[in-house]
Amino acid sequence: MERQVLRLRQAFRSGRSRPLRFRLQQLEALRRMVQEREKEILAAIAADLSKSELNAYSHEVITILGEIDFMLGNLPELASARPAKKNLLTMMDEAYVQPEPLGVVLIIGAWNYPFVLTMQPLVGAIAAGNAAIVKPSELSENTAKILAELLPQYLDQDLYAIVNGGIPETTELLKQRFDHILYTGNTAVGKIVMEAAAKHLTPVTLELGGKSPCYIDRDCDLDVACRRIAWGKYMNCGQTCIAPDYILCEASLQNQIVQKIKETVKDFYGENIKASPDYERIINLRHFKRLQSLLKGQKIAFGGEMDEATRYLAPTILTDVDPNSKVMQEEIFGPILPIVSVKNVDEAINFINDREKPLALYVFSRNNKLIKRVIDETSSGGVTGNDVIMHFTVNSLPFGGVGASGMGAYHGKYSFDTFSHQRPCLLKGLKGESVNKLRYPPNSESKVSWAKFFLLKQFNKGRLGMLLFVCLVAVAAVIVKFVLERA
Ligand SMILES: NC(=O)c1ccc[n+]([C@@H]2O[C@H](COP(=O)([O-])OP(=O)(O)OC[C@H]3O[C@@H](n4cnc5c(N)ncnc54)[C@H](O)[C@@H]3O)[C@@H](O)[C@H]2O)c1
Ligand SMILES: CCCCCCC=O
Repeated sequence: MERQVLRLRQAFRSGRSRPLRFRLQQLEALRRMVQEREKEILAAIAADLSKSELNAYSHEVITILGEIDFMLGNLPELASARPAKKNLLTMMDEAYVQPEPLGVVLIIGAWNYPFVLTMQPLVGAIAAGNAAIVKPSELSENTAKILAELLPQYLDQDLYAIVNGGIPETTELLKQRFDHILYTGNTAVGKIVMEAAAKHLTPVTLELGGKSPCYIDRDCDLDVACRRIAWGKYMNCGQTCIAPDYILCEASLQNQIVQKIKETVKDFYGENIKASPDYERIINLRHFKRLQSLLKGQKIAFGGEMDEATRYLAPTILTDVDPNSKVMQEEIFGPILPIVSVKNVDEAINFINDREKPLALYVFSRNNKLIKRVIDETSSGGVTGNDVIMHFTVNSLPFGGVGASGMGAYHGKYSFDTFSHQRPCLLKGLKGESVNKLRYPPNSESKVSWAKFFLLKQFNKGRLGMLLFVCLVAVAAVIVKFVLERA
């Protein structure tokens, strides 16, 4: 592991990953990989998640192609230096912010969207000019294997590497020194990653999970709301970090919601859900049993059927759920949708604020003011009003958590920023010492008042006087510069 990181670090030090042309060429190569090897990639995702290849394409591949296109189109601007505002003391100098790559970064992915959660950060890492090690989840082993096979065929092998393995390999990897770690997965492991990173003072982006609430207001088109919620809850069999975890609504809406979601499920997956190519399975037996245990003692208003042999768990709705029950204590990450009654929006807001800050928050209402109020009075990683999941798909929005749901963000420009250092650069000439005397010892009252004027724009002769003085200084500075340059 140590040698592998060293190899990447040496390649990074060579400066090869920095030129814009190289980054664009690597991103184009990645796009070629996705396009030319689409069938193998789709087959791997499909095998890992019991998913149709059509769904594998629309849940994962399309996102990566969109992200690469965004970077190819915007990288020249993102990577270029941005001029910075100057003060009176530096008005003759050059001040700019130059994004620079961080170095060797580590990307640790989760199994539930194994292609997106490794390749989307990689696009950002390449775009920002870094070397990168990608550690896919061992639970999505087919995707992990295909990535290890394909990436070296398309990308620079000394700069980008895949490391496969489970806890022992990741533990070993985390002992190495990286310049940034982007980890996606559960909160408990997030803490392990952060602790390991702290030993090297490595900054982290933690893309974690949590219980994402979904409030449905009385003043709402319930048909539309329930269709959208059912889509976001049951896609990938509920194994989506930003799936609506539970519904909050007034008790009187509960039965209508159950009925409408039930109808939607029939529209989406047919009478025989098990036979639908659009309905996935639970990733493994451990998670299947965990979900099974969440149903104990609950009122199942819809669904609940399961088959351990195939890890099938039907789209399920629980009603009159006690907020203290187990299903309300942990992220569900499966196709179980509890409904918890609240009296009104105030109670919903309190309910949300009494718990850890969620990764996503959803509010359905015809009343935009109410939606804005819920946003203003709560906190979450992201929000979609009158829909679910969709904020993830807009790459001009940063994607990430807050509090227990994570730290940092990525997607589009935000990925570039996450994997860059915004380096402030001030380039001065060697002339102008007469002005610089102001900051050299010995200090004096008069130097301090000049400094106040130059830096704080504080001048004690009124506004007009100050304006006049600024103009005079500017003219004087131009003259001094002209004279000094000709001297
Ligand atoms: N915020 C997001 O973008 C996002 C996306 C997907 C999933 N998630 C969250 O992730 C969770 C599901 O993922 P998971 O954690 O089951 O995925 P997982 O089991 O695939 O683990 C994630 C990664 O952590 C590594 N890992 C596991 N145990 C480790 C250990 N002890 N030390 C070091 N590394 C270790 C794994 O090898 C894997 O690469 C859910 O909470 C979900 O909400 C968040
Ligand atoms: C439509 C793709 C959603 C991906 C969400 C990633 C988190 O699990």
